[in-house]
Amino acid sequence: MNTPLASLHDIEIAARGCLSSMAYEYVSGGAGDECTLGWNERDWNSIRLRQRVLVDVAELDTSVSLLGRTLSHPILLAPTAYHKLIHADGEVATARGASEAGAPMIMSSFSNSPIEDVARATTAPFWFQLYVQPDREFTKALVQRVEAAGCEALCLTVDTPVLGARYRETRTGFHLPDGLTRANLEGMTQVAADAAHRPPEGAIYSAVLEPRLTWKDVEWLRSIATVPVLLKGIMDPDDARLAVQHGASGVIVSNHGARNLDTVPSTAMALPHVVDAIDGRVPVLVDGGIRRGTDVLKALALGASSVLIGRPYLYGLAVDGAAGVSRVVRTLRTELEMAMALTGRTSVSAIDRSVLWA
Ligand SMILES: Cc1cc2nc3c(=O)[nH]c(=O)nc-3n(C[C@H](O)[C@H](O)[C@H](O)COP(=O)(O)O)c2cc1C
Ligand SMILES: CCCCC(=O)C(=O)O
Repeated sequence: MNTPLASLHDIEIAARGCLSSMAYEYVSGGAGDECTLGWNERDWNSIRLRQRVLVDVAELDTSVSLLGRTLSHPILLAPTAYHKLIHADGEVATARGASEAGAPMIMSSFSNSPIEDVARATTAPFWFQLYVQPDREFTKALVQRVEAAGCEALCLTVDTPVLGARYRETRTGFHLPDGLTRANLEGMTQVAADAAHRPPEGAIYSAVLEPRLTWKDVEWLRSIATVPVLLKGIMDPDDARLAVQHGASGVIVSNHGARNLDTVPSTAMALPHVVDAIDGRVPVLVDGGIRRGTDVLKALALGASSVLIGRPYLYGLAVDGAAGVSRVVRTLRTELEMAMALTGRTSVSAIDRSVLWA
């Protein structure tokens, strides 16, 4: 890289020049008028921090424990689809970058590389994001397959019975280019792995999303899975309580990167409400708009156990493959260390709501 890419924003700007307009609009876009897309970043910024001084911060510890594992820092890669749109090596490059930076990767159901190839490329723990398919027997076989590949947890995406109104995708005619498939869906009997990403105009149901998914399916999934099941896409405190009642091992506060229902609150706004409803019973993770180490600190202060990033690492992947992914995570981690030192917190367990300006 010739130009120094200091912050995640620099990498985002550089990525634009590396991606086709179809890929760039797909990654960067949100739903509707993109109100929530703006709020997701803005609301982290608008939370003020308390600067504290004269604390010995010569030793800092960013490690966290999550589902029985100790992680060197609390930054995970959120599941995102179709990495071969971004880089020729697709999810395999992402997995290498994630491993280099010690970040668990959550692999999307809709990856272009099969789970086994990704598993081989990674030395960090990896999880699998599940889009339950209308064909439940296929879904069950997929769960068994990803468990056999070594996945340590399942994130059941619960916020996407249908896609939202993503007009940037419509305007650029978003489609899976020839040769790219959803590699993990190969062999499904009812639907092809290269089925259209969006339904035809005027229709809302997709061949690869399940609009009939309900709380009963959470119990079904728990009954067939041998690894913990987390629910991704919880924004409402009532849903958070139901998640615990239905045996979820964790919840991810997420509005799907503002790609589904526009004008829902930012995740920064929803997080403390969900944390209060969960009341320490299971870990709460959060994603959406996290672009700075200070954002990570604020999420931890509001009660998140860890955070996920989506678009930023895709931009890193676009700019410099695996090295770009790991650079994004390392930059965020370094910024988190700076923020911890400057607020006088030497470990993640010392980060609580008192870090925030009331
Ligand atoms: C290009 C793209 C593809 C995504 N694909 C998936 C997916 O396959 N499954 C899923 O559960 N979430 C998906 N998401 C949502 C992310 O997991 C995550 O919730 C979101 O990107 C976090 O917000 P951020 O991009 O502002 O960090 C996708 C997001 C983007 C940007
Ligand atoms: C059909 C869903 C595609 C992946 C996804 O979740 C997204 O683009 O946000």
